[in-house]
Amino acid sequence: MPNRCIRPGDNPDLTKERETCTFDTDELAANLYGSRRNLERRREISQKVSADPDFADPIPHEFLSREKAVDATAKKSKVIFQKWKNLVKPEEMPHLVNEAVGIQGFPLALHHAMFLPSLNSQADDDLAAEILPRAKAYEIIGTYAQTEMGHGTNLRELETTATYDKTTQEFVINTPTRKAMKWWPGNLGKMSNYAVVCCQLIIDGKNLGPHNFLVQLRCEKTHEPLPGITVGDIGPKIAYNTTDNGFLALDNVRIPRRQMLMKHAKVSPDGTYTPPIHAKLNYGAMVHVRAHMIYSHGHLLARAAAVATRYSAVRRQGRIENGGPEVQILDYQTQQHRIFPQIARAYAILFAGQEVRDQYAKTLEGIANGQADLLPDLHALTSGLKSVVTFMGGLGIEQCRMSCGGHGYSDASGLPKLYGVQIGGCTYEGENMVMLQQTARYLMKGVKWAEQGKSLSPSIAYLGKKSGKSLIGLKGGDITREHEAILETLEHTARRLAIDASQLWEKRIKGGECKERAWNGVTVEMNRASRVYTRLFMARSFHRRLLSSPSSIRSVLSDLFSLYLHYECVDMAQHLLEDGHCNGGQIQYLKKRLYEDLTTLRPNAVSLVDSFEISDRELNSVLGRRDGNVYEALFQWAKQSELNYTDVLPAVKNYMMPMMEENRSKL
Ligand SMILES: CCCCCCCCCC/C=C\CCC/C=C/C(=O)SCCNC(=O)CCNC(=O)[C@H](O)C(C)(C)COP(=O)(O)OP(=O)(O)OC[C@H]1O[C@@H](n2cnc3c(N)ncnc32)[C@H](O)[C@@H]1OP(=O)(O)O
Ligand SMILES: Cc1cc2nc3c(=O)[nH]c(=O)nc-3n(C[C@H](O)[C@H](O)[C@H](O)COP(=O)(O)OP(=O)(O)OC[C@H]3O[C@@H](n4cnc5c(N)ncnc54)[C@H](O)[C@@H]3O)c2cc1C
Repeated sequence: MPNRCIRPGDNPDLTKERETCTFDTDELAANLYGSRRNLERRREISQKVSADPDFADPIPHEFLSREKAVDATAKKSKVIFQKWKNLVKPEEMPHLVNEAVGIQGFPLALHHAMFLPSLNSQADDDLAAEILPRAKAYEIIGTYAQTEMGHGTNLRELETTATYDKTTQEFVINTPTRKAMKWWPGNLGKMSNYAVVCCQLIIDGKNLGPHNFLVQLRCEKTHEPLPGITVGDIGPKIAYNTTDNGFLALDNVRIPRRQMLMKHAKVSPDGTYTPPIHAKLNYGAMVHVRAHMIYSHGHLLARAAAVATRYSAVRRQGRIENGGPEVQILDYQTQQHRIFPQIARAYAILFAGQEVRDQYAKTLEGIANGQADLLPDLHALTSGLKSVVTFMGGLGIEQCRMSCGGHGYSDASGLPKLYGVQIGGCTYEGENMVMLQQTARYLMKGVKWAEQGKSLSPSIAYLGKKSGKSLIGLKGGDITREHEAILETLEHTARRLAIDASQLWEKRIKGGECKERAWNGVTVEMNRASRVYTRLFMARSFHRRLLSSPSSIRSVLSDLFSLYLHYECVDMAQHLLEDGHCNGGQIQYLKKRLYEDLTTLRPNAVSLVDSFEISDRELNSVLGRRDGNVYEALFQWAKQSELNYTDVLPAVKNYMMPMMEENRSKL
């Protein structure tokens, strides 16, 4: 079957891998990206970016100082948002940005990820009409400033205030303490001249909770901070170092009343407050990012899996049989066990990410028509997915890094940077442990609704079903039936964990604890229930994708799905065994099936990552390059290190040579 990545001059091991492919890599890629046309556009954009001299990198970013890297990123961003702006559709922008500037952030990241979405969904018509055209035309750059030095998670305790002054019809925005400084917002430090700032709304001395306000931070002509504004960069981080995450203090800065984002909650000129149709509509920008980050995190894991798989096909080290040739490290079972589940999980996350984006769009439509009834389900799902996917992705990328041995530790592999970027997601948009509790709150309601026989939304319909005995390993050789048996077992486990957590909580309450303290005593179990609910959703979403896939890729997707299910079940074996739903024999069966899956997938491993359709430029990895010619490329990469600009470094001349000389003269 055709693997379209084969080219003359490629590493012969990689070519051989591609020749064993049993499916059409373009078919799978087209399915992943939605259509043939989308796939072609993706390629077109990759090719055009590579050919555009404005995007050329004289030396890789890895060798630049932070300031120079920020500079290079800003320069390319200007090209994207001027020259390229009308050449791509909005949905193609993330790919263009990844290709052209990479993954460590760029001056307009938060403008797109949160500033525009906040204004779109929360500004009233007047403010939107004034500011949105300017923001969309990049006349101004904005960000989303919510987190403070002292509070990020607990929004109710943010300290920045917006106090309404009826006499002037203005809000007075103030940072009352050092720890009330906004701290962390991306692109706040140096790039943005506006921000949506989250403040406690105070009217007549009454605190009405966190609300969003549009605040100008810098002069539009000089870009100097406006009076009353202290703003800057918070310094280097694990990753995202081309992003100017910033700090901000506001000293009684006055803004007109209409700069409150008043589509949902409103303050009239006389100070009358009208609440929104749903209390948490002010939190909409966070739901927006959570709904979109699932897919982009799937892509980060896909890149790591592509690097590790291709490199493992060209790296030869050690022998499996005495006297045999040195083998490709991809032939080691441990290597396959490290990497193949990451390929499967990357596909699973990408599929789930696409579903949740659609669900988000439907929820927004409802809100626009005055109905927020889909929001609780979406909030629970995005909170769970955000947490599970970022954690899974981080572990997966780290597995991929270690699977590349020493070279995985080098920036040349691209993996350290991927890891740094990925794990940021465990923290931003709500720390994972906290967001899993949001999911658990919804599950606890679901458990009650199920007991009362109420109707349940599709994502928690399993809470209302009855469990039979687990049929894992008992349904014969039919793979379709095996998939169903495993999904039913996962449903049982997700239901059982939610009910157990609910009972533990109730027991503590009956024992005399208040609801909240009792909750804190069962949060580990609550979060477990949330994770399994989320992992069930991911498995179901993968299954839906398999069932709707064309016959040309059904077989390889089915193999991948089998591996996915077997791996997830073995990983969650404790939960499957805990209540006796599965027995030890069934876990052994799942392990046996998993090892068989590794062998089944082996001939298609390289082709499965080729179907992620990530260009060399986007992958930015010497180890993961499509042609597999890694050794020469590694040497060429290292030669660019600034330490190699001279043969004898000043550091050696000034300190090491004199030290050696002094020591020699003592002899
Ligand atoms: C050109 C295009 C290119 C585009 C490219 C873009 C590239 C972008 C790359 C960007 C990369 C990185 C960007 C990183 C950006 C990061 C940004 C941030 O981190 S912003 C700050 C995020 N902060 C948080 O997430 C804070 C977390 N905390 C909270 O959300 C809340 O405090 C919470 C939810 C934990 C608690 O809130 P609160 O105390 O107010 O509520 P309760 O817990 O009491 O809940 C009451 C009730 O409300 C429900 N609820 C809560 N939140 C929501 C919500 N958002 N929506 C709906 N419902 C919500 C909750 O479940 C309860 O329900 P109940 O029925 O009563 O149980
Ligand atoms: C890369 C990056 C980009 C960011 N970008 C932005 C941005 O653009 N705009 C913005 O406003 N913010 C941004 N942030 C900030 C980010 O949203 C917060 O850091 C995040 O929400 C976590 O809040 P925190 O820092 O207060 O953590 P904390 O809440 O202090 O967490 C510390 C520990 O306490 C635990 N904890 C806290 N509360 C609870 C609880 N109720 N139950 C159990 N455990 C709890 C957490 O689980 C964690 O283990 C960014 C952060 C990062 C890392």
